[in-house]
Amino acid sequence: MKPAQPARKKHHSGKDKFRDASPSIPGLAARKTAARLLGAVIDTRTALDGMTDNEHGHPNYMALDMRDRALVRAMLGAALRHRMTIAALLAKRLEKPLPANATTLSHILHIAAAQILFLDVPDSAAVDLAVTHAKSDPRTRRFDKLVNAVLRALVRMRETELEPALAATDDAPQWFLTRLNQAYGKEQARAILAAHRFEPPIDLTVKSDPQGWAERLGGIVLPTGSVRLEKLTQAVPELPGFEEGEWWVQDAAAALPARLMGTFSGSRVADLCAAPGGKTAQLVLAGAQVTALDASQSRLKRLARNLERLHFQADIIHSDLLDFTPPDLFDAVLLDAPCSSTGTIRRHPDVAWTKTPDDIAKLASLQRRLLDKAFTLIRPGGIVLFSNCSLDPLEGEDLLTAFLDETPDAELDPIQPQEAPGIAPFITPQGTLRTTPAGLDMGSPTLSGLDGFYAARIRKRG
Ligand SMILES: C[S@@+](CC[C@H](N)C(=O)[O-])C[C@H]1O[C@@H](n2cnc3c(N)ncnc32)[C@H](O)[C@@H]1O
Repeated sequence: MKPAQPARKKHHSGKDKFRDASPSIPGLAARKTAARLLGAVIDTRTALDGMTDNEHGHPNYMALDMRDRALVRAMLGAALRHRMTIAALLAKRLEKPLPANATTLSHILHIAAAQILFLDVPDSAAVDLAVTHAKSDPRTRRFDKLVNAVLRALVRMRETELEPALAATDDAPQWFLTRLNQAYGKEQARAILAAHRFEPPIDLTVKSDPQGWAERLGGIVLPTGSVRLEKLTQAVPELPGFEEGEWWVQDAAAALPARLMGTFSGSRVADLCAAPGGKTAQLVLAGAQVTALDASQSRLKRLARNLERLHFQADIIHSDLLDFTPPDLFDAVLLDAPCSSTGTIRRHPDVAWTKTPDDIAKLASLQRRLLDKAFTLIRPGGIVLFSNCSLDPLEGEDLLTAFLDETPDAELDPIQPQEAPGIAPFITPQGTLRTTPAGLDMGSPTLSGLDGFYAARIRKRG
């Protein structure tokens, strides 16, 4: 089956919808920055989040105005989401492959191709600025004619060759494709990769009245109870209800693990990898007395700000979980462990390019140590809810199996379909929870999907 396709570039005769910031050649600084950051992702596996942070981002990014920053993010998003398709189409127009050390040239071509094929940017701007960029850099100067010829050919072939190329290409690096195929089978792996081609919608967890908030914000209520907005028409803090603390942004899948802990009346619950606090907020809302712990001071500051806006209270503790010794045992703990984040590739399309199988193995081993520690913090009869946003069984299914095999007083507490609305499709035969971006079909690709998450509820025998 042909995968659903992302929105295609519209024919464009008007002005670039992104205002140009460079005083000398408008738009050039944004293109140069995008090519540079693409190089950092591909060549040195640098995560995009940090480089495009509005307070501490890459200096070239920080030098741009907000509209050019948005353009840079859009170019990078399209270039990474469709990297293999772009590479396949460029290869068709190159007489021979680029030499392996021509990385700068490759990044210039990829950023221009992303604009030509997927963004609402005039073709002439994309091509001319790429040629000017190539000419301005001693490493690429001699390739200016090649850049011009290849990109103009790409413009001409777009109508006929883009759709077939998308259908024929898996937009993922080989290591990731191999692991997805192994874990989910080819058909499901392709569906996941197809979902990765779309920017995800925005999901909100509301304190109450999801239907009312969906109507006010122009969204829909998902079967799981989250409110979904197809896209943002204004910045999140300007939306009704944000300032009043009526809701918080949280992917529909990320909202599921805390719901599997049930409701509490004053139970002592710890959120052991808590920041920035989406799940802490859910636990407070469910009536728990919450201890929120995290090893990152800066992320805890965000958690504190988020809880304050929501008018929620929790005991906030800055500590490495492995060093944490509470005075009393908890009734329940949530361990939303640090992971490879391969379940969030829709919103972080750099992840498949910055992570390696080695990273996954290392993170799985850290998670196991954190889970062992978390299990020591609960009373007999208490529960550990283990979750993460990885698609990889090494960080989920395999880790749980080994933990249960090696921990005699631990038993799986199987999740039941009636425990929370909308979860039935995600419950595995074993009684754990597994979501992938290919799940939650809401009728159109831009309204569908959810992050990849794994969750298991483990009980300490009493
Ligand atoms: C996936 S994020 C948690 C997201 C959070 N649960 C939420 O829903 O908003 C993982 C968190 O684990 C924290 N972390 C990583 N290693 C840790 C450790 N050894 N001890 C405590 N926290 C740790 C990170 O700082 C990060 O905030």
